[in-house]
Amino acid sequence: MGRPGDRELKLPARKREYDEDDVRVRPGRSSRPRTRTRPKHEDAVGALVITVDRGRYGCVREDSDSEDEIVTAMRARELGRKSVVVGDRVALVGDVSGTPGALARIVRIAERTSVLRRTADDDDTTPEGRLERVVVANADQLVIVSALADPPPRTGFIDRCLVAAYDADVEPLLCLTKADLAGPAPVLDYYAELDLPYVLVEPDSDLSELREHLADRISVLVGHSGVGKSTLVNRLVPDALRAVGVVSAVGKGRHTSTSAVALRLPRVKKKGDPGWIIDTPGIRSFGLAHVSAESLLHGFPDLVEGTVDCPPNCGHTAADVDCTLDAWVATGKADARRLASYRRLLSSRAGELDVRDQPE
Ligand SMILES: Nc1nc2c(ncn2[C@@H]2O[C@H](COP(=O)(O)OP(=O)(O)OP(=O)(O)O)[C@@H](O)[C@H]2O)c(=O)[nH]1
Ligand SMILES: [Zn+2]
Repeated sequence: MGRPGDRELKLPARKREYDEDDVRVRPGRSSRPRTRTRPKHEDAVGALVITVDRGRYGCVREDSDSEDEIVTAMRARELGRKSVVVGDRVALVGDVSGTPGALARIVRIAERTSVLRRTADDDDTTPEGRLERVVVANADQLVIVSALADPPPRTGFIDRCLVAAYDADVEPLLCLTKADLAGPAPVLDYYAELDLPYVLVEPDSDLSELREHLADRISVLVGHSGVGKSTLVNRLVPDALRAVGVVSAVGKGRHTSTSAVALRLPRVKKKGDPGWIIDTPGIRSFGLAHVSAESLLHGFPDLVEGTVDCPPNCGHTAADVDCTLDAWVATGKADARRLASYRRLLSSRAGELDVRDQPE
């Protein structure tokens, strides 16, 4: 079994906190009693959060030898209102044994290397529901799963995911499924300017190329209903159902309220860490309200050059009459569908609230 994922799971080294033992105190100068201040929870163990379900967090210890030993934890009061999401690296105290009924406490959350926010459309009837909440932390890669047919590829969706990936500093990977039904040329042609890595998947196809992309890192899978994402997850992690079964037992009920779940990829080669995938059932796409018009452009490198002569602070929308993007496209420098997609994303952000605008 070994210890796959160990490398990924390492928490950043804890900063040494100085206490009075580090200072030579000249005796006799003060009558003030010395208090020993020690770093809190020195004995805490590092873990990766793999499920979140109604206030209960399924964690895998970084020192775990077992593939499926899940420690259930709750937040310690000292965390305040900080959210804990799938992918978070946390410090656990209390009963970290993982035996049934045991409950640990999360006392620290490591600084996140990346965050992905869900689209704020789950509940747009309340200001709270319109907030873009962080759903996944510390992902290294976003795997955008799109079918080549049945359902047809939706480049608008892929574009949105690309922008989210570039904004979060997460590497995108295009995973084109149902390659047995249609060829990838139209999609690849649309992204010709982007140098976008991709893999093709069809039933019984060899997944080793995809596994190589997934090795040694944490990848988030996102895709529309029907594109074959569940099929793919079950092929990548043949015992995913069992893993999720364990999780529901932990959550004591339905698993459907969980918005993301991390699954350890099986070890297929002797060497190296096969990595983790985070499946995101129920997450339709990622929120972009916090992304500026200029940053949105990072998902459209083929349009960037077309904006250099725009007036200062140009919003690049169709309503910005002096925007030079229209001319850029009209003269054939970029695909009109790309500009249309960029502008759809620009306008889709209107009405979404940036979670960071909200008082904590
Ligand atoms: N032809 C073909 N069909 C596939 C392929 N992958 C999956 N399917 C079929 O596509 C349908 C949808 O697959 P799912 O894996 O359920 O799709 P999903 O993306 O998980 O969709 P939801 O479960 O609705 O989220 C199923 O009938 C699969 O058998 C493929 O590579 N080629
Ligand atoms: Zn412009």
